[in-house]
Amino acid sequence: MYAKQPYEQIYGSWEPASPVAARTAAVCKQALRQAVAENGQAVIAIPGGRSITRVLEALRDDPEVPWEHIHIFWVDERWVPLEHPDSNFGAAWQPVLQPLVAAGRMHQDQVHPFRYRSDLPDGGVGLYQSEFRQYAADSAERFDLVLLGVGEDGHCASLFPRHPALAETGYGFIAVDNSPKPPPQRMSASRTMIAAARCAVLLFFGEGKRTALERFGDDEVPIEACPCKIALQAVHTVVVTDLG
Ligand SMILES: O=C(O)[C@H](O)[C@@H](O)[C@H](O)[C@H](O)COP(=O)(O)O
Repeated sequence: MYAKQPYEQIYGSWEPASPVAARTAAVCKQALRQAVAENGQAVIAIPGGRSITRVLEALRDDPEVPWEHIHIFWVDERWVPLEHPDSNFGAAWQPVLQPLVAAGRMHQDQVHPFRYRSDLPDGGVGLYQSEFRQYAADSAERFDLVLLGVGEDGHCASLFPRHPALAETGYGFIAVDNSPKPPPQRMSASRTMIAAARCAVLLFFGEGKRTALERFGDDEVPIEACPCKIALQAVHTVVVTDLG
């Protein structure tokens, strides 16, 4: 059984350098620094969507983030080429990761996109798992920090309410078919992989996420109906929201 701990909630209107942005950056830095102190590196997993960009931009602009020791993986990705406009990689690469690489704050080898392989039955998910193992070996093969944008329906990563992918309890990256959010084919970290994270940060920004936030905080709602509750099993869970 997982030792469930209360989660920290960071509340406020998000503006660059606002208190909520500063506290969120501080939480992320603490998780990353702790991993670097213990393992010499930190493994962070990020999703797609709009919410994540503001957090990544805050971390990009923070001189105290140890980017030189961070390996970045994707907690979920759409089965599209890296240069496709729907790519979760592209959404983070252009505004955040490319500038960090260009500034010499991290090396391109530290960025680990999921590469969709149309020639492989699993789309390349197995290869991604192998790549992750190689870099996460020193940190018990788990995410030191996972950032999760939450959808209106309570999904996180590509784990959607009452979707068969939620029943895949093996540890690792999985293929997801028939995603209700387009595109239909994706890869995602499994629920056990997200649950094992040392620190999980959930983002609920905007009125459209109010129901999801309420359901997240409702003990009566099961994970199957609100998958972002998986993050409650992480060692440290943090909710960031502008919803009062
Ligand atoms: O590929 C994706 O679509 C994402 O990884 C997805 O899980 C996203 O993070 C949430 O839907 C939140 O999206 P927003 O931040 O845009 O609300």
